[in-house]
Amino acid sequence: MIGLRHTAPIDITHQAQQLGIALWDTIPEGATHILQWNTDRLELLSIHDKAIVCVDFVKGAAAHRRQFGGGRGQPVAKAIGIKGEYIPRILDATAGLGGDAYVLASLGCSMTLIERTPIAYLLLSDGLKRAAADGQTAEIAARMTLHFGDGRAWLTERAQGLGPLAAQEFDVVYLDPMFPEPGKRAKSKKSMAAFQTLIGGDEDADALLAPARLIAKKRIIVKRPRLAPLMAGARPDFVFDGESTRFDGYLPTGGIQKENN
Ligand SMILES: C[S@@+](CC[C@H](N)C(=O)[O-])C[C@H]1O[C@@H](n2cnc3c(N)ncnc32)[C@H](O)[C@@H]1O
Repeated sequence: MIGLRHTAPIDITHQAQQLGIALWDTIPEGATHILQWNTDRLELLSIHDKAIVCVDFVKGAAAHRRQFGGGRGQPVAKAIGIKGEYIPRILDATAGLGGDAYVLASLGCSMTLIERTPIAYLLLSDGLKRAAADGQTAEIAARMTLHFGDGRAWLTERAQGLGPLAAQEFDVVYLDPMFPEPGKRAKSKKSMAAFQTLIGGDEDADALLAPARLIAKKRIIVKRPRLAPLMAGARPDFVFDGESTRFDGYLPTGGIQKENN
């Protein structure tokens, strides 16, 4: 059971209410997680092990990665196919806490993000607001647009030329759903493991691939734990292997443009 502590700023409280998140003055019995405002940020506290998750693109790991992260040489950038003047427009249909999207936006990609879990959406939108207000990260945050919704529905509508993304073109669709079996997920910190448990496995993830292949102009990239089975059992057209992660690449079936990156 999860709720927002009633001390958060009014805009966040309002957003949380619209997303159906409970508002708590006192923490009820049986609560497992609390969303709470801490000085200048929204964070998720796991009551059981006190692990905290928040999205911070300005300091800490994100700042380090911005400075020393390996630029276009890092596996996610290679998989996406950033090369020379070509900087793709990307639809990330499983945004999560926006880590991958931020890396790609910091390499110049324009990122449209969709997240369906209210908690992840709230944490990410709070992180993006702080990034937009900081001189070091404002330009990167300006390349990231977050929407609340179901990626499959948005992709399907877009494939029919309908919905909120009807007027947008995407070179790449990026998919990184939560892998259902915890034992096979990539290793993560205690705080992230608590977050993953809260979100659960995305059992319906296979359904994202077909509509993604209809709308991407160049490629679809699916991030998986290295030994995980293929999404929807579909054999990729190319693969980038990392240490614990694999990026499976698929070509579009929309028949609009051929792969050339
Ligand atoms: C493994 S996380 C993504 C992590 C992200 N790539 C990052 O770097 O932070 C998977 C996220 O995808 C979201 N998700 C899964 N299926 C989705 C769907 N059909 N529509 C929108 N979001 C979805 C889950 O709620 C979860 O937050």
